[in-house]
Amino acid sequence: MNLIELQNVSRSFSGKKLLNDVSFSVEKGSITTLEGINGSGKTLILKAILGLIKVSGNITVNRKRVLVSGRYPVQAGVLIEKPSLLNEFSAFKNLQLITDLLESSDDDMIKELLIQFDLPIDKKTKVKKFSLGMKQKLGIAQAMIGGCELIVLDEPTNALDEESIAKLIVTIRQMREAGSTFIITSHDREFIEAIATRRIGVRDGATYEVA
Ligand SMILES: Nc1ncnc2c1ncn2[C@@H]1O[C@H](COP(=O)(O)OP(=O)(O)OP(=O)(O)O)[C@@H](O)[C@H]1O
Repeated sequence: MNLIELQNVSRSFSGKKLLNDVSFSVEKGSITTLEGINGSGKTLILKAILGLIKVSGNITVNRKRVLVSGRYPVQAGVLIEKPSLLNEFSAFKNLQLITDLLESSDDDMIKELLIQFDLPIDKKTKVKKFSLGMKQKLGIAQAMIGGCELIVLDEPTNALDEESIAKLIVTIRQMREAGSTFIITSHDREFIEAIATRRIGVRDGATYEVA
């Protein structure tokens, strides 16, 4: 069963086709990866799927049409470009703000995820003291904490060391087992090969299947 369907999705800017007739579907419970060179259109596809930009064509999530002005059809955990963190708060508090919003407050789950990503679990260390990689891991944790039906990660391995990438792979697999569907962009071939259940290539705003 498909969670997401894109049909003939296009977007132009100043006469240039940034997305060119993109059609593919994302199966429920899959880990779909998007790969391609800088500027090929990977992030725009994620933004289109999330209803963050206007496109022509049709996008449905859970069989409901995605509209920029509408309510998003499912709960989604998202990391696109840079993580949005509150620097004056701890990692714990940053995650708690999200679970409160999702009405799924579970402090044990927050602790578990922080431990899994080797991040401080205390409520005193402020995020402003974190390294780049620690901030990136907290951004990923923000997208994952609610165990949402859809989890979208844009270049999650950026700034991560090998050990952190290995832990990320384990966490993604666990969450997939628990029912989440993932769409992930990455330049990291080893990472893609380790996690993808389906690989989609992006070139000049168009998509193709990667064998
Ligand atoms: N808001 C915008 N207005 C105009 N052009 C845009 C906008 N956002 C992105 N683009 C252009 O669309 C193209 C695709 O951008 P996108 O961010 O999707 O690339 P990407 O594949 O994610 O690249 P990277 O690997 O560098 O993250 C690029 O040529 C970019 O300059």
